[in-house]
Amino acid sequence: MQLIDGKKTSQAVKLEIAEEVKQMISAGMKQPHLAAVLVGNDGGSETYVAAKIKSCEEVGFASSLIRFGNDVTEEELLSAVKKLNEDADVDGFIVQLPLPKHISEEKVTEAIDPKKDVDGFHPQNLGRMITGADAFVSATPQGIMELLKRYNIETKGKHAVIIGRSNIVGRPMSILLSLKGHPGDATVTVCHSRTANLKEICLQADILVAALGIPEFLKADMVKEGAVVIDVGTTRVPSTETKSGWRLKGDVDFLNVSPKCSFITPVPGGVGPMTIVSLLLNTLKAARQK
Ligand SMILES: Nc1nc2c(c(=O)[nH]1)N[C@@H](CN(C=O)c1ccc(C(=O)N[C@@H](CCC(=O)O)C(=O)O)cc1)CN2
Repeated sequence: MQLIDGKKTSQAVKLEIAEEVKQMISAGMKQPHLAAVLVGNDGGSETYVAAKIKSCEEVGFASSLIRFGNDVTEEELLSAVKKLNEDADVDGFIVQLPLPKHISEEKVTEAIDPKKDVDGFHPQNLGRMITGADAFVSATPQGIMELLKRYNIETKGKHAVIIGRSNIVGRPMSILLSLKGHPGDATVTVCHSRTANLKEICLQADILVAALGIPEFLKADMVKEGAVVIDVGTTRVPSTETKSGWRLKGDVDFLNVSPKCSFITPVPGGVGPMTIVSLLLNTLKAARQK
């Protein structure tokens, strides 16, 4: 079994980005600028946005953070999005999800200028990605594709099973793996909460992507010997063993599944760090396109 080290890979990608930024600046271009909108004080969202801002500093990007309380109205948030769309200094921006229940994530996502949508969540980017056209691809699926590429994992002709059909991970992941090229050319099955015979389908998978958000859902008896397992889950579960009172759990029962795998991503240190570098790559692309 080989561990897919997302932390190490993300460091390598960050060095590549930092080098590109230096070249852009010496060619007279301005620093790429990523803005993040954070609503409320959800612990996970705070952590992820802080990590995004810190990563911007590491690679030489400018960054800005726009914060709102949980009581922000949809109108106020849409107006902030409009301002960012019009701000010539901002190359790309994200609105951290999830948003409070009284705000429509769909409306907010659709209000973002697709050219600045470095999360790749806008329907225009999703649509372009489906056709294989140039688009901003959402960060987590893009990060997984980068891991498959850098670890030389064969996907052509393989059966990939994705558990989860979210717009930000499961669905785009299924498209990317089925597109022509490497990594791609896979035969893909998307499973979800209504799938019958889930275990039997998982047992046929050469590549298994668990992205359903249920800690340790994927058990050893659902995994074929030699499969590649990608764990997208990052659920905070209560723990008496940590100072914070919680620990991170993936969607895979890592202890029992890993001995059966050819490759597996850990949690933490697998897909998560690649999500952040993919966002940086999209921001670099947005800055270049401008
Ligand atoms: N606007 C967005 N919102 C959300 C996205 C997104 O891509 N754009 N994805 C997730 C959260 N997310 C990024 O925002 C994210 C999740 C996990 C990690 C990560 O690095 N995880 C680490 C562990 C970090 C920890 O200790 O908690 C790991 O897995 O090693 C980064 C980003 C939902 N919202």
